[in-house]
Amino acid sequence: MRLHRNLVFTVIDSMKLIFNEGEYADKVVEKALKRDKRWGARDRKFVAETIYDMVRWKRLYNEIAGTKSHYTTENVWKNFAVLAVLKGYKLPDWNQLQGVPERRIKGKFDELQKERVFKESIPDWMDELGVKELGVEKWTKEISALNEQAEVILRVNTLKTTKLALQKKLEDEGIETEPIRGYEYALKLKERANVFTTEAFKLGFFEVQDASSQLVAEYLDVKPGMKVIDTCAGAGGKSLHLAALMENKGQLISTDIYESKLKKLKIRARRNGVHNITTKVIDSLKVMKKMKSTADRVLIDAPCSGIGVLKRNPDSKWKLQPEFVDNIIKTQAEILEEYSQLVKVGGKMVYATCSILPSENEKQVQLFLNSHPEFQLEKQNKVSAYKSGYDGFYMALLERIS
Ligand SMILES: C[S@@+](CC[C@H](N)C(=O)[O-])C[C@H]1O[C@@H](n2cnc3c(N)ncnc32)[C@H](O)[C@@H]1O
Repeated sequence: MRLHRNLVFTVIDSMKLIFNEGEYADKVVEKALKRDKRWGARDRKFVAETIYDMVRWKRLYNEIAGTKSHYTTENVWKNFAVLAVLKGYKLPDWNQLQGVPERRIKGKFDELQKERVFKESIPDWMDELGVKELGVEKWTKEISALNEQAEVILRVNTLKTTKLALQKKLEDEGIETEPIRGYEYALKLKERANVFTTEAFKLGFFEVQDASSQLVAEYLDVKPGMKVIDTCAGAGGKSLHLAALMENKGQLISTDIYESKLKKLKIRARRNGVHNITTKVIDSLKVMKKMKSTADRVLIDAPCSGIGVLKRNPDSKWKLQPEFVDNIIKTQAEILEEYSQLVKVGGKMVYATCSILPSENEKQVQLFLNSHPEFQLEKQNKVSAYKSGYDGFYMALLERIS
């Protein structure tokens, strides 16, 4: 493949935004793709995938290029040269790519395959944590799967359309999709495309949501007419799905500690044709206290390390800190303790994370159950990234029995 100057320069500039300005990779990709309206599907694919790969393989490329963590323009180019050689791109005659040591790069790459921290391009602390939590064999498989490119998955909004009708509509707009067995509401894009500019999106026919994440709302076993509280609703990915499963009937209360996220939720709810959501910012203890023992269903989509979604957010490998993981585990326990009180007797609760670490998942739930005999575990699903091919997730369904 021939490298195009404006595409590569977009990638180089994007790396500086991610590593020097601390911007999120997915937002930077979004911005980068808007840079030139004339780019076709292949150009867009190159830009998005190359930015993600440069972030994902940062440690490996640093080691091969000898750039360590210094992210100067010169070093970004050196890392790009490593990527270009490893992907077999024909190196153009540009100043920045003069004298690239192709054979040395390939040799060093082979040599580093023996060490997991380089092979999988992860910080030492994360590797140690993964091994401690999952054991070497499982962790090795998980981290390898989490380094693959994430596919674009849509969730059909059944309040407005059907899966078949959406597929047809997108096809008319030049986007080919296919269903995924075992995921009732999911369509997978055959090729990366900007779905947000489609008429189908503007009409609220779908949301972009990973296949594993789509399992969470279904797990809560909601019915039309119920009172449901989505406690950590954020911008509402799961709330919108819950509303669709409730067929817009009943009461869905979406809460979060950030008003800005709930504002986004409201905009999305309008586009989705959702009418049964009310949002509440948790700005005092009173907000939740008032709803104690009133809910048929409670979703706790807890804040977590996000280790299960590294595919989608490869920059987390470099931004996440071990202390954050320790602290978030404490927060999860507090959240479980507090929000479980919203469930009425006979009601149910789902505790979910986008992590694959037992400390955030089954161990967290077990600790909760040890001190809460009024709850019992109905089922749990530990969604492995390598077995599912999608994000790593965890969900547990608990019933309040007394
Ligand atoms: C995993 S994200 C939620 C994603 C969201 N449910 C979705 O499907 O798009 C976790 C959310 O918990 C929120 N959060 C963090 N601490 C919280 C707390 N103490 N109470 C309620 N929400 C909290 C965060 O702001 C974040 O939006």
